[in-house]
Amino acid sequence: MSTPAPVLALLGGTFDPIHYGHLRAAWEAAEQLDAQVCLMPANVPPHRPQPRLSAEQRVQLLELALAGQQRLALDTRELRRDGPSYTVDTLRELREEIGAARPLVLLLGTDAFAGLPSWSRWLQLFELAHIGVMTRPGAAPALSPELHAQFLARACAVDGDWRGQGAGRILSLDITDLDISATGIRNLLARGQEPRFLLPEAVLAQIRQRGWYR
Ligand SMILES: Nc1ncnc2c1ncn2[C@@H]1O[C@H](COP(=O)(O)OP(=O)(O)OP(=O)(O)O)[C@@H](O)[C@H]1O
Ligand SMILES: O=C(O)c1ccc[n+]([C@@H]2O[C@H](COP(=O)([O-])O)[C@@H](O)[C@H]2O)c1
Repeated sequence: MSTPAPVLALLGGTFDPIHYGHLRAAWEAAEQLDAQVCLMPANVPPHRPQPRLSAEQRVQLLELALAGQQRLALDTRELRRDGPSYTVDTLRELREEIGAARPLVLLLGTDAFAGLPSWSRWLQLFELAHIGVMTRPGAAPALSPELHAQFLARACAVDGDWRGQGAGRILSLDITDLDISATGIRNLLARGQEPRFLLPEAVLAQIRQRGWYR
């Protein structure tokens, strides 16, 4: 029997800036799924005010945060496209590279998952990837009836049989609660306070040296 292709997982985000909530969630997802996880910054994030830092600045911070380990990688493919970074376009491009069979998991926090029906061509996402829903502190937002129906039809245990398929299942991932958000970090910096221990020291040092988010 041939060895199954390794699982690839993607955590897309604005990462304005990257923080320990992202990093720990990505790490635990990598362990639970036995996957390589790529952090993928959006160039022009759809559905939200545009980031304070440019894509290049956010990538600099991601590189500092990811230094010294191999399991979490950086995927900058969305920075090569102009216009809104629609995830469905990104997954289609990635599928052309990796083929239809390799299990691909799109990781989303519970907040992002609840917003899925507002995403561009959202039902096509299930043809392109599994969705890994990561717990995030705070009340879990209610799911719309259409998303709830998809959840019921597609839910699969993490130790279930999803690895035999490239896409289409919804996996629930229990992640250590870290109540950290990029908004909270930006607010602290804007008030002249230090968001120490909420993000890697090298990331904070770079933000302070450049005077970002003041
Ligand atoms: N603390 C956290 N725990 C689990 N998942 C998280 C956490 N922070 C962010 N995520 C998830 O990471 C992805 C990217 O998040 P994003 O870059 O928007 O960070 P954020 O902290 O939510 O930013 P902002 O406060 O600017 O909205 C989303 O799917 C989000 O749900
Ligand atoms: O494709 C879409 O329509 C879409 C709408 C909203 C968000 N996304 C993606 O979801 C990821 C998390 O977004 P955000 O805004 O929470 O940082 C990021 O990769 C975005 O590009 C994608």
